[in-house]
Amino acid sequence: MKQVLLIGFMGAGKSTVGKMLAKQLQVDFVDSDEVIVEKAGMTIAEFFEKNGEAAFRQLETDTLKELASKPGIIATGGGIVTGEGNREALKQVHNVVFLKADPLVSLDRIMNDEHVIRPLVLEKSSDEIVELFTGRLKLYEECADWVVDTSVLSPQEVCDSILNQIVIKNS
Ligand SMILES: Nc1ncnc2c1ncn2[C@@H]1O[C@H](COP(=O)(O)OP(=O)(O)OP(=O)(O)O)[C@@H](O)[C@H]1O
Ligand SMILES: O=C(O)C1=C[C@@H](O)[C@@H](O)[C@H](O)C1
Ligand SMILES: [Mg+2]
Repeated sequence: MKQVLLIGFMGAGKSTVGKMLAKQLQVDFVDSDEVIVEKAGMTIAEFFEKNGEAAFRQLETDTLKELASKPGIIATGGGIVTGEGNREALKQVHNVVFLKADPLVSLDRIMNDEHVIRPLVLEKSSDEIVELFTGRLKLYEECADWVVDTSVLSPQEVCDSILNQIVIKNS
């Protein structure tokens, strides 16, 4: 197993599970959102406020290009699949895991996460969040090699599910 790349909606657990998985496998972990924060020298919410979403998507695409061939565990941002070129790049990567969660479960997790402000969630109703998720669902599915539904699993259980799948794939 050279790399595992995690995709999925905000709050699905990509960053949380990615870190755990890397620790358990003793491989490198990189989170495209964190790389963007470092490059931009500001939080994602500040970046959206200052430069808008289109500029964020460009930076995200550039970052994916840099990270896609990196060995280890890669967590992506929730909107990575919205770019057609990004989807083409993701299809070249082995072991793309779609962490899927019920959008209302995701919303609940996001609301209880005081560490990160997600600009696309601010001022959106729960119906609008469900709509955003529904619009993206087929894009995540299109890019994924396999899916783990995280709605009722703990982060450790999600991690174990991915580890089991890696063992199956490599046997
Ligand atoms: N399986 C889970 N069960 C319960 N809570 C979870 C689970 N996975 C993640 N969380 C919690 O949900 C919040 C968001 O998780 P995380 O940041 O990992 O999501 P993400 O998929 O990386 O989202 P984003 O796309 O915004 O980066 C965190 O507070 C995290 O602790
Ligand atoms: O779903 C999205 O579009 C986003 C998800 C986050 O990971 C960040 O990349 C940013 O807040 C946008
Ligand atoms: Mg994340």
